[in-house]
Amino acid sequence: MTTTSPESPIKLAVIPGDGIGPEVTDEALKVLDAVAPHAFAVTRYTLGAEHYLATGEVLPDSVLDEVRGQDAILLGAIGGKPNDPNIPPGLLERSLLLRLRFELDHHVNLRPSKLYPGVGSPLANPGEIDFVVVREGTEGPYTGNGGAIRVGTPHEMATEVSVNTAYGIERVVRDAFARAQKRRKKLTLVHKTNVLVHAGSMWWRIVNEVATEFPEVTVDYLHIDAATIFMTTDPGRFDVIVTDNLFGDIITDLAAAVTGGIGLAASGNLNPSRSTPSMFEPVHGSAPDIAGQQKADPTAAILSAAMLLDFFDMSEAAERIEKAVEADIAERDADRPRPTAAIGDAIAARV
Ligand SMILES: NC(=O)C1=CN([C@@H]2O[C@H](COP(=O)(O)OP(=O)(O)OC[C@H]3O[C@@H](n4cnc5c(N)ncnc54)[C@H](O)[C@@H]3O)[C@@H](O)[C@H]2O)C=CC1
Ligand SMILES: CC(C)CC(=O)C(=O)O
Ligand SMILES: [Mg+2]
Repeated sequence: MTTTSPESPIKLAVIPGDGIGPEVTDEALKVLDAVAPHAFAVTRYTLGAEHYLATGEVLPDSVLDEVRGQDAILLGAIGGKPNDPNIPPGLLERSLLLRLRFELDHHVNLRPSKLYPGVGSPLANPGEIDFVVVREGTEGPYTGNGGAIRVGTPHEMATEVSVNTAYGIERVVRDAFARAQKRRKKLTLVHKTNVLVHAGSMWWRIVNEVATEFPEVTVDYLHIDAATIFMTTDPGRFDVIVTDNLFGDIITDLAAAVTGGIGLAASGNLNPSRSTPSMFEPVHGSAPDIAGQQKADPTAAILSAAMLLDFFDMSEAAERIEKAVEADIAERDADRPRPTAAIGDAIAARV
C-alpha cells in the first residue's frame, strides 16, 4: 500500500512482521497519522514467518534494494513461534532482521529508558530513571562468524566469534560521547574486560582516546554482570551507556523491565550519516504467547515512531507523542487492561 501526499512526504517502509508486530505497528501508524498527517508515504512489506512459510522467501535482494531506496523503516517484530520445526533456528532473526541492520549499516542502536510518572517499576525505590543505551549494532557475536563441527556426536563443538573492529567501536563510542555531552555528561562503558580481554582492551582504549575530545564528560566503567546489579539497585546512576551488540541486547531488556515493562521500550537502529534508511522498532520481539489477542502494549512501537520523527527533526511532533504517552500512562489501571487498539486510539486522540 502506498499513500502519497503532495508535499514531498518521507518515504516510510513498514514491515509489520510477526506475532504482535502487525498489531503494534497499526497503532504506531495510527498515531503518526494523527500527529503528522500526510507526512509519510507508506509502503508495506510483507516479510516474516508467515511469508517464509508460504513462499520460502526471507528477504529477497530485490526487496532489500527497494527498502534501501526508502527514507526510513518502521518495523514491528520478526520471529516465529519458538522451535517451529518448519523454520530453521534463527533464520528470520539473522537473514531478515539482522540483515537489514547490517546491510543498512545501523551501527547505532539507540535504546532510551525512562521511568514515566505513575509507571509501576518492580524496584522498591526506583528513583528517577532516565538513561540511553547506545548499543553497537553491526558487530559483536551477531555477525554470524562461527560454526559447528562433529554435529550430533559427543565431540560436537560450536563457536560464535565476536567481531570487534576499531572502526566499528570508534564510531559508536563517538556517537555515545556526543549524546552524553548533550545530556548529563556521564558515559558508562559496559563490557567484560576482565575476561574478554582482546575486545575489552580495544573498547576501553578507544573510549579513553575519544574521551579526550569530550573533557566535560565523566567516564565510568562497569563489567556487564555488575551493571545488571546497578541497573536494579541504582539505575539513576546511568546517563549514557555504550556497549557491544550482545551486552546491549541483554541489558536493554533489563532496562525495559525496571522502567515499567518491555511494552514501553522503544528503539532506533540508526545510520546517523542518513546514507541509508534508519529503522525504528520496539525493543521487544514478536511475543507469540500473546499474539492475535489484542493484549500487546503498543506504547513501545508508538514511542519508536516518536524517535523516527525526532530523527527527521520533527521534534515538536515527537514531543507531542511523548506527552500523550506520558498522560496515557499516568491514567492506566493495571487491573483494567485495554486492548492494543484502544491504547493506540487513546494516544492518537491525545496528540
Ligand atoms: N527485534 C525483533 O524483531 C525481535 C525479535 N525477537 C523474536 O521474537 C520471538 C519471541 O521472543 P521472546 O524472547 O519471547 O521475546 P519477546 O520480547 O517477544 O517476549 C518476551 C515476553 O514479553 C512479552 N511482551 C513482549 N512485547 C510485549 C508487548 N508489547 N506488550 C506486552 N507484553 C509483551 C511477551 O508476551 C513475552 O512474555 C522470537 O522469535 C525472537 O527471536 C526477539 C526480540 C527482538
Ligand atoms: C532477535 C535478535 C536478533 C534481536 C534482539 O533481540 C534485539 O535486537 O533486541
Ligand atoms: Mg533483544
